[in-house]
Amino acid sequence: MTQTVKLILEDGTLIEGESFGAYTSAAGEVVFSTAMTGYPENLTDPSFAGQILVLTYPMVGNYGVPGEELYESISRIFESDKVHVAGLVVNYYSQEHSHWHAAKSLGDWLKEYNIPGICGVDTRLLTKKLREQGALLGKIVAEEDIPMHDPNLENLVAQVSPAGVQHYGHGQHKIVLVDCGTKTNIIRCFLERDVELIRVPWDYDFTQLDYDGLFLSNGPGDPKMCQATIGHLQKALQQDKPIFGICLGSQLMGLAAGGDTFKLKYGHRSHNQPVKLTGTQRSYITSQNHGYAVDPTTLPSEWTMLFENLNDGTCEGIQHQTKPFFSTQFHPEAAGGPQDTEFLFDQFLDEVEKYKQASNA
Ligand SMILES: NC(=O)CC[C@H](N)C(=O)O
Repeated sequence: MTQTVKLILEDGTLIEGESFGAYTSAAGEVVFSTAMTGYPENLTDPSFAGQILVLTYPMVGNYGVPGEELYESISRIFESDKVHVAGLVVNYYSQEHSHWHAAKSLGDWLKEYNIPGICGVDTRLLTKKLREQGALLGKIVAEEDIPMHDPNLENLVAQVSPAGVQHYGHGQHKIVLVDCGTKTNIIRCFLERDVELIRVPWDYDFTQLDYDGLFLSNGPGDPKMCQATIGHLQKALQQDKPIFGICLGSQLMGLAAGGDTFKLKYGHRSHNQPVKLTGTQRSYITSQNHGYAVDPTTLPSEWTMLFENLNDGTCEGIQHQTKPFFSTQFHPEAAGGPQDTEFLFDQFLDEVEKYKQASNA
């Protein structure tokens, strides 16, 4: 039996569709992704917390959802241990799925986490609206109407960050990972290299720890909500130990350095965002999921833009002119999306090795 649900936007737009996943109401910020595949990764990316995700690819669900497998006590498959989106909007939801690795349907998976899906929506029209007006608040309404809710007014990072410290791996380089909502592929990328990882909560005072390099993860919401992390990071910027940040981590680095961030009109969410490495003609196709960006004109003079988005010219990463501190607004760990920039993990660990040699000399 099909059940009708509504998608209502803050500008008064009302779209009727069919329910799949949980038959329940949910409110959040409505954003779109033009990625053509990768919904198991997207939906479990903690950076989507509080957001109702519109997928522009016209048929969704046909490869189901893979079964869980563990690797070093973290998921081998998913980007965290739960579905983080507040709701899902698609055009055609494929009731049937077929894939060698599928364990369940997308609809059943959403039901497990009580997340509503709405299908039968003209996602092209909806995306045009979001591109013209910018990201809008919205709600999926089943039986019960609920108020609109702006997730960016909350500290979402505090909600998705772990409660305690965890250790992984036995490699040579001791890296502190500040977990503001990390994707597990970042952990996998480190563990495939020569690393011992100390994963700490977003507000943990890591400056007390003994480590060789600092990593700042991705995460949901407005980076300015993470004042505790910014405070600790300011201390780390006084030292010379290498620092690498991805996405929210890049924004936190910019804020700690004294720069500013701003909200993009509708963000970058896809697997084909072109970025150019500053000072070269070299470009990369990258995986992205962000709604905020660093304003490079606000950075102090010892900082420069490392990558630039070739679609809209916005900042896709920053670097310190003399110290081994750099960041990317895009996702070198991909999952999903192209892995062309994964070499940045190697560059970071090269900096860590150089720093260790210099300090032992
Ligand atoms: N993926 C991320 O880390 C996103 C960072 C931040 N929440 C933004 O939307 O810009």
